[in-house]
Amino acid sequence: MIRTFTSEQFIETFIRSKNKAKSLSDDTLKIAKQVIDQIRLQGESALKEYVQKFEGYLPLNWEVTDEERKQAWSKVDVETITSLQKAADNIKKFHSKQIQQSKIMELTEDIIAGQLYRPIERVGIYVPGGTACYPSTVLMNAIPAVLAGVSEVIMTTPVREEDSIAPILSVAADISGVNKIYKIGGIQAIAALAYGTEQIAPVDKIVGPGNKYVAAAKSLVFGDVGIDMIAGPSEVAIIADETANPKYVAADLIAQAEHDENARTFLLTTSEKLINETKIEIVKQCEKLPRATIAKKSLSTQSASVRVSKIDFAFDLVNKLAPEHVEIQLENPLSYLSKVKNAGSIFLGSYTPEAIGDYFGGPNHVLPTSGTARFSSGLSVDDFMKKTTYLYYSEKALCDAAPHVVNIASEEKLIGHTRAVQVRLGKD
Ligand SMILES: NC(=O)c1ccc[n+]([C@@H]2O[C@H](COP(=O)([O-])OP(=O)(O)OC[C@H]3O[C@@H](n4cnc5c(N)ncnc54)[C@H](O)[C@@H]3O)[C@@H](O)[C@H]2O)c1
Ligand SMILES: N[C@H](CO)Cc1c[nH]c[nH+]1
Ligand SMILES: [Zn+2]
Repeated sequence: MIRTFTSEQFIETFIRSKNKAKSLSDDTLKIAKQVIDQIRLQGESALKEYVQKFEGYLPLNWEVTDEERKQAWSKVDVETITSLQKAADNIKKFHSKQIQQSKIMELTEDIIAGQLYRPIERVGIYVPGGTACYPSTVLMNAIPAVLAGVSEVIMTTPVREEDSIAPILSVAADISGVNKIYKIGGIQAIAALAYGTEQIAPVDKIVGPGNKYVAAAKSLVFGDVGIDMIAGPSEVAIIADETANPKYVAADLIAQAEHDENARTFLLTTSEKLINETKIEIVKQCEKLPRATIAKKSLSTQSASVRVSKIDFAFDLVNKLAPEHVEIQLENPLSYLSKVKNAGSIFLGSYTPEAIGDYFGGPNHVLPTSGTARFSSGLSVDDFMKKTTYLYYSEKALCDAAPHVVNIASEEKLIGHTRAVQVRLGKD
């Protein structure tokens, strides 16, 4: 059962100690490094060995064929396909507003500066496929990549025993515009995407969530390829007062808790009554929950309710926590928006459960966790773009700037730099 903490206990238990803890264990990193090193050195043969070892099964081909992709459509019911298409439309609409244009600035008659905004060429998208199947994650990762203009969007997800992937993942990939799908999961997938093998061409960036092995592998290949973030367990913090409905609050805490035993869910409220009624509701709602064991573990070990004397104190706690999701279940929720300084995504009012954002609303569901919303943001079109600046100086402009460049370069004792300017002005 969710436990009640004082504000101080909450800060100590969920903020200070979390900041001190290392997010990835040495053991997990060691396993990931070993697999990556072998695949990097030996390519295909090591990839096959590790897929067999960790999945207990080797697919006939890495890539899902066009025929398999076509057949997948007949294996998913029409209503679900329609829902995926509607969700994809919303996600496209939202993310298309994020697209930025290249900029050119004529700073003076003799100086032009600018910034080119261009897509990354090849992107790998990891879609988890261990304990659950996430078509929504396909949409959330692939749609912004396609909108950015990425030339090749390559999705990878663990193979299932019948040499296939879940048909709904293939359909979601088609809806989103994914070019290739590989049946590879875990560390092996990240290594193959990062360094390539005889059959798999390497990518420039890898995005997408996954378990601790996937996260460890992404952290190790970072630098050789780009990554989006290291996502930790899911989180929600609900700010509510006595006007909130305990049924809704309980349902939203459970929705997040059912993801993972380590998911973190918090209720921050001015109302003792809401805490008590939410606890009763949680017990009731868990009775009919297929993933009750996971949810109960998360709710009893990683979660908290906190009673604050003023609602502003709840916002202070949220800003210290910087959670993945914040729900504001207060009257006039929009008026509180500016109080949230650190969060991945905010859900306003009693009729905006986080679940609407997970699947359908439009904003991305791949969000910073574990306090990283203090300095980072959810996945967006920008994650698939590079910015390259450029500069043009005429001879006159260089002549005007030369004394300043020479002054600074001389202080840095980089005489080669001063010469690079002076030689053009006949002063060398
Ligand atoms: N933040 C988000 O947007 C979001 C969305 C969907 C899922 N998720 C999270 O992604 C995670 C998915 O995890 P999952 O396990 O279901 O799928 P996964 O695909 O991330 O991991 C499965 C793979 O892990 C590897 N593996 C398993 N045990 C191993 C071991 N002992 N040693 C080495 N490799 C091993 C296997 O290769 C397997 O294919 C969950 O934590 C879920 O909450 C997050
Ligand atoms: N809530 C998850 C991110 O924390 C995303 C998700 C996918 N499917 C359902 N939920
Ligand atoms: Zn979710």
